[in-house]
Amino acid sequence: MNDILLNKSELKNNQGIIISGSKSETNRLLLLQALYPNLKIENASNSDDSEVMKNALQSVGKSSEINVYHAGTAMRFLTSFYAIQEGLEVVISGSNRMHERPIKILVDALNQLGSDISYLNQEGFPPIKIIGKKIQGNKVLIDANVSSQYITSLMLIGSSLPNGLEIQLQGKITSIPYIKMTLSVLQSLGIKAEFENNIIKIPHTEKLTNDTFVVESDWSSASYFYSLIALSKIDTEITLGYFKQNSLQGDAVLAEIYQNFGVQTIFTDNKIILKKIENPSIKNINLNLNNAPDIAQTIIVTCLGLGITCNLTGLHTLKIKETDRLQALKNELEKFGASVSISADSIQLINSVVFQNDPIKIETYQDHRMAMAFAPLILKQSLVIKNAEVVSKSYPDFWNDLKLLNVILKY
Ligand SMILES: O=C(O)C1=C[C@@H](OP(=O)(O)O)[C@@H](O)[C@H](O)C1
Ligand SMILES: C=C(OP(=O)(O)O)C(=O)O
Repeated sequence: MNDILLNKSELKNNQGIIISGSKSETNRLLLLQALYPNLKIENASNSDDSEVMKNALQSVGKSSEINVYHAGTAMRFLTSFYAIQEGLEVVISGSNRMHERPIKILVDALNQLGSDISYLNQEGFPPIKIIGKKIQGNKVLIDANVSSQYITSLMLIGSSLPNGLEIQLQGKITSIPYIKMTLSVLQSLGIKAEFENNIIKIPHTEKLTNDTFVVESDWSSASYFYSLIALSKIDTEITLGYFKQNSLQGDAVLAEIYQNFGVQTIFTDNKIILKKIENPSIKNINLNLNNAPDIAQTIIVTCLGLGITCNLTGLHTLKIKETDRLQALKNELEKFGASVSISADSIQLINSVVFQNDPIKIETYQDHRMAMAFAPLILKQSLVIKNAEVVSKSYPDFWNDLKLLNVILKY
């Protein structure tokens, strides 16, 4: 597919965009399904990251090498899974970027419990070699400030360990809604997990009492439609399925955040209607996005489009995601004439910009969210999105769904 030219467009109302299941919920459930084969998953994600996870789990015992490409959750969740596969030996590797994404905190925690995991290249980073063993340990201390995925990874195997698992979190907990999502998924399947005062307790559980899970659609994917509506004319509306008001996904906070940008969310049976109801009166917004790091890119681009300055904080994890997202955002936002300053955990959009006639080229840095976060600016000016196929990491149908809204794309 490579580059896509997007001509400046005006959005057409649409009542039927169906986003596939949350990749976060799906990848948790796929792992649990490998441990509890009766589990049935409905509305699973069609993302590459979930395909990677599914394929890796289907090749257990058949292949001694697993490549997870760019999928952070697959890398982290499979590490714990393989650590408890007695008698199996496996190497997990990924893309070049994956080999720069740290995993030491998780490996140390698992080895503390009795696992046998070692590094093949650089200490602390994939690729890793795992020799599966029976783990007898049932208490572990882990640093919670770098990635919640390490904690989820441990939580997902906890109920399969002979003595269950008690995880004590130390330091400031990052991306906490993802830990709560894991907790809720476990509880809803009948695993009596608890999370109180920085301690997570997961009892050994033989059998799930509820064995069907319906995955809600992906709120992070919905964020791009929030941005499109925020940048549209008053009364423009889009209906998205399948979403609910009591979501397990922290990114559902979008409904609240986008009120600041004149977007109303109406919850119907199992869908949401996003409607532009007014032009925002605010000129500046400050948000701490520690609980919702994946929507930072969407929000700052919306602010650029609306001429609102912003200061987004709580974002230290952005530097170790698919790319250094803070640097990537600064590079691309400045192409529009904005001034942007970044620190180790924040990004500030300082001025508004004047849109131009010539298309601006957006580099995507092998990061799906760079491509999708910038796309809504086509309501302001033409764009070229480089390596547009990156979107398939989380949302393979993204460009097709944009076409449903009257956006004109040329490959
Ligand atoms: O558990 C999950 O499904 C995720 C947790 C978050 O990662 P961090 O905890 O590393 O911030 C998030 O950014 C990622 O997209 C998905
Ligand atoms: C950070 C992300 O994914 P992961 O860490 O699972 O690669 C993401 O989807 O934005």
